[in-house]
Amino acid sequence: MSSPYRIAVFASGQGSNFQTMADASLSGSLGAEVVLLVCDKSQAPVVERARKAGVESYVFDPKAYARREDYEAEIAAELEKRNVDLVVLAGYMRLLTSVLVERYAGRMINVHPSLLPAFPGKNAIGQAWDYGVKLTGITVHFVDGGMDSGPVIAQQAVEITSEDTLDSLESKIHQAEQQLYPQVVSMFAKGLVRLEGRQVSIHNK
Ligand SMILES: Nc1nc2c(c(=O)[nH]1)N[C@@H](CN(C=O)c1ccc(C(=O)N[C@@H](CCC(=O)O)C(=O)O)cc1)CN2
Ligand SMILES: NCC(=O)N[C@@H]1O[C@H](COP(=O)([O-])[O-])[C@@H](O)[C@H]1O
Repeated sequence: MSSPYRIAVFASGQGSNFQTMADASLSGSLGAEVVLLVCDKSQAPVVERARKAGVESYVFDPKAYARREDYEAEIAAELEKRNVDLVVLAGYMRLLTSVLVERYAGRMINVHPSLLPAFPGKNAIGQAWDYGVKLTGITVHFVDGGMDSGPVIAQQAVEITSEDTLDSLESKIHQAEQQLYPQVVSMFAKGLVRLEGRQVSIHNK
């Protein structure tokens, strides 16, 4: 019996994507174990979600460090300790440096609430709303040294209709994330994702 595929989730906020991963892990549908939550905000609701889910948290204060690289070195040690196979960013609102990006090249993914390369960075949903696009969506991508610039793994479109408000759009985006992101993690756990240059392919076995 092979040991379960081990993932660490990085989050900074509400934690709805973390919750989805933890629930899917518990039900067995994820095919992976969430072994650690990494969070940069001690009061973030995601920390309480992890406690209730029985998932260990590593919470740190970026202001306590002179450089990003310093806290990332400590995070890297925590990940190594737990033999993490995949780093899953889910609303983690800090730019990662080469300390973690290079160490987890090809094993670090992020979900972004737009159809990249449109609307990178923060407040992507608000950017799409303000621009007035009729179609937006979500992107799951590999994390590289740039901001939201890594190879695209999967995308899902979300239509903006005349009945929508910013709130209803945010809700549709979050629903799409909670459906797609665990599916992508499950594909990694099964070894189905291949990366060649910027081309990502999903294989059946
Ligand atoms: N090297 C990378 N790091 C991160 C990526 C990435 O693609 N490459 N994705 C982001 C997630 N993200 C949007 O998807 C994002 C995260 C953080 C920021 C940002 O400007 N953060 C500020 C601090 C903001 C704060 O204090 O709340 C910063 O890091 O100085 C924009 C977009 C995760 N990291
Ligand atoms: N630029 C990164 C970014 O905007 N990420 C977004 O933060 C939200 C986190 O929600 P959650 O804390 O409820 O999972 C998610 O919508 C995710 O796409």
